[in-house]
Amino acid sequence: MTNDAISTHRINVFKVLLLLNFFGAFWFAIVNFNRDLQLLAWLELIIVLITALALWRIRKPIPFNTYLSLATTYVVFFGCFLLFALNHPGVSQNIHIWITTIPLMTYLLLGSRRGLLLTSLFLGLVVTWHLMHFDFLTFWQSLAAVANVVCVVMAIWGMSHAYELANEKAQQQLQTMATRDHLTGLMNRSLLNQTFQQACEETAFDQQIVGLIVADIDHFKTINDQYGHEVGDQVLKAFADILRQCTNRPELAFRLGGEEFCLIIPNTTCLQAGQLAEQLRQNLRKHPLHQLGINEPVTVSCGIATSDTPDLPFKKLHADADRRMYLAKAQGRDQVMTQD
Ligand SMILES: Nc1nc2c(ncn2[C@@H]2O[C@H](COP(=O)(O)OP(=O)(O)OP(=O)(O)O)[C@@H](O)[C@H]2O)c(=O)[nH]1
Repeated sequence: MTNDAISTHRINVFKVLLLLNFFGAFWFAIVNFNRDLQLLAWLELIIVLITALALWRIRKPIPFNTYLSLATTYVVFFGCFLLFALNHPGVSQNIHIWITTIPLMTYLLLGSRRGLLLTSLFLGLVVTWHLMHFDFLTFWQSLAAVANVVCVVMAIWGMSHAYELANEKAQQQLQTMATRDHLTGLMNRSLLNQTFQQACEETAFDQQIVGLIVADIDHFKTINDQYGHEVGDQVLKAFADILRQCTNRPELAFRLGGEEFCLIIPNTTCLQAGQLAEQLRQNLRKHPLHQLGINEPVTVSCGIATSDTPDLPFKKLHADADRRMYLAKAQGRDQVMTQD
């Protein structure tokens, strides 16, 4: 699951909020023109315009970072407008109701971290503003109203925080389940193409090449048949550990399925990719599997392909590496094949 997918529900909330904001600000602009609060009314008309522009901008899917910038700007603008309105003479005390929307808005639109930060900031400013204009008599007369607003704000803040934390944790778990192989903990093939494109972009920037190793454990069926599937699983886990140890970028190591794995190597050379595959092969050979009851070495066959152009489709590179891996099998297994 990508950031874009995670933010889809936030974008939907944002759309609803902008729509309400569009009509609400328009309505308040008319009301405030009638009450001769000219400055406030003009500001509200500007909000109508900005809201319309934002709605137009998000009519099509947008990248996560663009959404984040738009929503943060919106929340900051809303908070500043609220502070301005609080300070504006002639504005009804009912404006305080809007303070209750700040935690809900910041958390629903921006998640727990930004929500906490911006809610603390704006509520801190609102409290400071009230302390600066503190009048004991008014405070005492409106004690019940103050207590209601404070309690409602704190309740909404607390619930928003707890809900967002749980929601983000659940999203994270879903993302892990969708992208990881549950047995080995390596990435599964769902993000293979996307990860490869990112590696290509990094590599193109450094003007180097990107490599791909496809590795398939030899005679794995025999291991299963001879020692049982549980031992087979342990062998798969052991090879996944070897893959992780051979790279400082574990997010680039994948289990493609069964006993087939692959490793994307950005910023490499043909020689380095070959050496890395050779290291994988030797490490598996040397790996102490006797505690699993396996006394002969387990081996792996590797095929390598490299691409010096960022436009090379992943399908082609994968097919090249796969073909070479099968060539390594055909030539006796337990070897690395860098060419056809
Ligand atoms: N233990 C275990 N076995 C699996 C898993 N996934 C696939 N397999 C088994 O892996 C075996 C793959 O066998 P083959 O495709 O014939 O390959 P091989 O025996 O390694 O032969 P070569 O690749 O030609 O060397 C099959 O017996 C599958 O049942 C798994 O998650 N755990």
